[in-house]
Amino acid sequence: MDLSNSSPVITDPVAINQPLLGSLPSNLMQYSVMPGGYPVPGMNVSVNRLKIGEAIVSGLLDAMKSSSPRRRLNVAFGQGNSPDEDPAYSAWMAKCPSALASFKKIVANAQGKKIAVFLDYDGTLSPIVDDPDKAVMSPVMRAAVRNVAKYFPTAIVSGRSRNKVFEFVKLKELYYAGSHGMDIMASSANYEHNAEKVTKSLLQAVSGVDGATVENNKFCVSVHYRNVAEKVLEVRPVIDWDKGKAVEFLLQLLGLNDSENVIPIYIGDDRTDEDAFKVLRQTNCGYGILVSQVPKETQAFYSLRDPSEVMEFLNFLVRWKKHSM
Ligand SMILES: O=P(O)(O)OC[C@H]1O[C@H](O[C@H]2O[C@H](CO)[C@@H](O)[C@H](O)[C@H]2O)[C@H](O)[C@@H](O)[C@@H]1O
Repeated sequence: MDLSNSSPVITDPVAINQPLLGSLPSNLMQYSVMPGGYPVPGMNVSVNRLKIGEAIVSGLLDAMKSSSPRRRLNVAFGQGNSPDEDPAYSAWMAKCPSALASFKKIVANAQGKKIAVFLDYDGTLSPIVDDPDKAVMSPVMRAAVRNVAKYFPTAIVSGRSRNKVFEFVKLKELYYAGSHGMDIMASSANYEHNAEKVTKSLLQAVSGVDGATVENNKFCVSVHYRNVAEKVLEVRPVIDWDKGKAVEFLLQLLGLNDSENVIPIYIGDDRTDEDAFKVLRQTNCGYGILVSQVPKETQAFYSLRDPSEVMEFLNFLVRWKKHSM
């Protein structure tokens, strides 16, 4: 589903744990369920449409099967071949090296800078399993993410609903962007802290303007210039939205949009994560790390093979940070 033209708006910026950004526009929710149980956009009752629908469903299923990581693993490496023995894999690793093997280089570039960590959920923090409701995160992975969040601002950016991904991760100290980043939440403590920072800098900015006042509304900050002109300035995102935009938004929200001094690291495994990799590559800021066991066209700079390597990388980051403090 291409959501690139969607425009969520702020619906309820006040309540704690409610979306800062709103939900999917209704025109993107027009799905009906085909006989057989597959949801297909715009397909329903007439016979011709049914046949077209079946063809599309079958095409989608073929496409899904052929792009399945499991199938690609078999196709790419054949039986009994390990990835390391495969020339295509070696060529890919030269283009998109292991983030573990390149760890020293990554942290050397991060010296004196602030690292921000962005983590996709499925396939990154939890292994891909058949039943989406069983894609649980292991306790050791949760501990690794908890530790990372002690030292670096850390966000989960998932295609799942924000509530659902929170149910899996269960760490209140993180930031969460659900529905591919269209639904963003941070703990109230984080918001309050950042709202305070924003309030402070806005107060400085308007200090020379007679009649202008700044109001900290906890989740947003208003600049009142009623006594300067007859309005309140309210700024909110107009959204052409994807995970890349979500990362940019979170960096800004956290006051980490200083590309000279901040290194965002985004780890993800699927096509939707490419939007985030692309943003980091295009802004020449930070690193995208693709989780994949097979060669893939990617905008990421580095790769990790699976969630266990992701965990190792997160543990490396924590160890490095502790030693460099
Ligand atoms: O952005 P993500 O956190 O990676 O979420 C993307 C989708 O992940 C889930 O589906 C995938 O993982 C399932 C559990 O391992 C697996 O059964 C499914 O085949 C994968 O596509 C989730 O169910 C989706 O809602 C997310 O959009």
